[in-house]
Amino acid sequence: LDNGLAGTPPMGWMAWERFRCNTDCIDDLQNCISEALFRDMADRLSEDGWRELGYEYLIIDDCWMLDQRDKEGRLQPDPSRFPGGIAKLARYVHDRGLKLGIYADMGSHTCMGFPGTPLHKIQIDAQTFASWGVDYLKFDGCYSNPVEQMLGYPMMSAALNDTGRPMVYSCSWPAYLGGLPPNVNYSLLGEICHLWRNYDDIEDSWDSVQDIIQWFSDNQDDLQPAAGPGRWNDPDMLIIGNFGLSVDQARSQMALWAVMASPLIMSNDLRNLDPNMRAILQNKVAISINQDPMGVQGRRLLQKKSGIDVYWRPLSNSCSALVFLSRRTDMPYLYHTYLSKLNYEAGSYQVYDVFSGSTRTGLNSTSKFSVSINPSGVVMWYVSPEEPSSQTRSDPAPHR
Ligand SMILES: OC[C@@H]1[C@H](O)[C@H](O)[C@@H](O)CN1C(=S)Nc1ccc(F)cc1
Repeated sequence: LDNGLAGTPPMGWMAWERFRCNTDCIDDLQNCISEALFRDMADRLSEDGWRELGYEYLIIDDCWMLDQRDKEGRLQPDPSRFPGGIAKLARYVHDRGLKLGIYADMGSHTCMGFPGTPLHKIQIDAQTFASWGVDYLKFDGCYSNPVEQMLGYPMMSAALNDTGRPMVYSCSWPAYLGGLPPNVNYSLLGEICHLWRNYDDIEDSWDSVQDIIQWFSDNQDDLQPAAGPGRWNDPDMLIIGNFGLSVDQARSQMALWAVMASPLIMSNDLRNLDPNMRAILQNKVAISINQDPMGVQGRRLLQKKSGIDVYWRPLSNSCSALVFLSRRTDMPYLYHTYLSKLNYEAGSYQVYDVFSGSTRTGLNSTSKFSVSINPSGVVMWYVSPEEPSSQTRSDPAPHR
């Protein structure tokens, strides 16, 4: 959606994967969906360097609402869990240089059974969110049918625009239609939404991350061309820092989300983050690859029988990102190749290893190299040509 927002993939934090629909603020005050939780995360984002790295959207997910609309027919937060109301929380967030996101559902109810936004409530809900100072809407698709969705998602886009408040619009629509053409029209999506969920919900496991990577790669011919500034595929939240991933697997999610130009929306407890996991999420080169201004989504180049997959993303200034991913589960694998085998133009290159921080200069496109990749891990390179670059390009022609 070209309204000046989300020129690069949105970055931030979202409650759902880590905190789910925990509404028990009596016995679990630290982890229940409440204004206190979001104030805590706003404090962490603004005090621990996250905002400066680009993590700016703090996004409320399902389960924030009271189970009834108010007497004017407006959605309202649960008053025991959000006693100050959403507008006050938005001010708290804005005062810390951050932006606030909220969740609603195109349908009779949200996925967890709270009040939904049926077609005749789209206008009033958009106005309510704008009046609260909300900057981002995640619009889910539970409890609606394809016809209502076909009407509702464009209607909400227009309603948000009519408020006059710029808001990022995240659509779950394609995920409810199987994510692929002909049921999904990606050029229409690109006109009405800034980002969209294409596939199943992420869970806190390497299996889930691998399944998502597999689906996005197997379907890249349909998905990759759909992405660009203001229009992003959304493979779901970063689960780095929770319980299901090793450090290698966490690097793999960060590397693949960087190459796929995915939103970098964490769902974890920023109040209690393992330093190795924080280092991965705050890796400046991985973030800059993800946020490259050209906004060209990367692709899987190769799938080796050895279980090594190679991904490539064109970047500004004739640079590129290369990711070697090991789907093996047994042991580190020594992968031998050379850049012209990966479709690089003849010449010499500088290579920066994103997670080790080491640099290698003068790598000629015909000189063999080996990389050792840990099981379910990655090696990620930022590659820059050493001689002055020619035109930047992102087609299948040889890369720079
Ligand atoms: O309730 C909200 C929750 C999160 O927002 C996810 O990101 C959305 O994709 C939807 N969602 C959930 S749990 N959806 C859902 C997941 C599985 C299921 F059997 C029925 C509904």
